[in-house]
Amino acid sequence: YYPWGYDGDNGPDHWHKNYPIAKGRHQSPIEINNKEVHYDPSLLPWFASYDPGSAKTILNNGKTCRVVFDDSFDRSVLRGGPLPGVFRLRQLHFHWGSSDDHGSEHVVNGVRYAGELHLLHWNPKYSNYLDAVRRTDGIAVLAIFLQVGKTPKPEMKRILEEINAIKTKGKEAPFPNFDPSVLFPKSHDYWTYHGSFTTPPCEECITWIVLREPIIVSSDQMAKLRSLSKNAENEPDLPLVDNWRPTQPRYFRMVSASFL
Ligand SMILES: CCN[C@H]1CN(CCOCC)S(=O)(=O)c2sc(S(N)(=O)=O)cc21
Ligand SMILES: [Zn+2]
Repeated sequence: YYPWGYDGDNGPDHWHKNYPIAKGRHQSPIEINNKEVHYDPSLLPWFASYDPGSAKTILNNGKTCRVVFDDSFDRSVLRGGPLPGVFRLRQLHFHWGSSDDHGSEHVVNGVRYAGELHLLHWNPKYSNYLDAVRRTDGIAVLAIFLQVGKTPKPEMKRILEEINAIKTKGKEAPFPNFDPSVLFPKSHDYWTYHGSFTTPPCEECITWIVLREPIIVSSDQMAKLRSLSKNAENEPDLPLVDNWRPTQPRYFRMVSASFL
């Protein structure tokens, strides 16, 4: 088992040695630049229908803070937009920096945000999630930028209050009754393109839906995320920060916009 990471000799430039697809032609994240984006008037609006009862636990896996949902049936789903049907919500997680001026994975017209929230969904036309991961239309990730500002979104508090219970790698806590759509920004405008996981195994199975409007978080809330540790309880403290992959070449991919 190859312990990939984000720094030094197990960082993003080395992932390809154990995950060759990391040097593929459909990798994520990417730079989204207005002059290269193509407005597609045929793109439909997307809709999330999430059941708060499907939220189960929140955990620190040493790489991010993740909330896991019951995806044993079409209980919490994302549909519309570029998607060919309903996709089941499986988990959400975050990427963030060591300071407020960077931390997002996608970069918009040169702008890096303080962080990025990913909601991962899989296509139930495949028998299970692991099968979906091997298909080009298997996974859909809704990405929402975190921007530091004065009037933070109160709904972020619920997640950040749990951080104290999952300080170190492997810690997990119950996280019942949560509908992540409370975190969504007002506008549903999005960019969409075909890409990959931004971490190993870097499979190119993701329809990315990147929201144009960031959600506002406070600097204290970002500091809360940075208070997580990537080590286990009885190991020396290693801050869990900068868990973002640099942008990858776009090659011949079209980035479509749902808005003019
Ligand atoms: C830390 C490992 N992160 C991975 C783990 N999984 C993928 C592997 O699945 C089993 C084959 S995942 O589906 O949970 C997932 S989604 C994203 S991202 N940043 O692209 O939204 C990364 C990852
Ligand atoms: Zn992610």
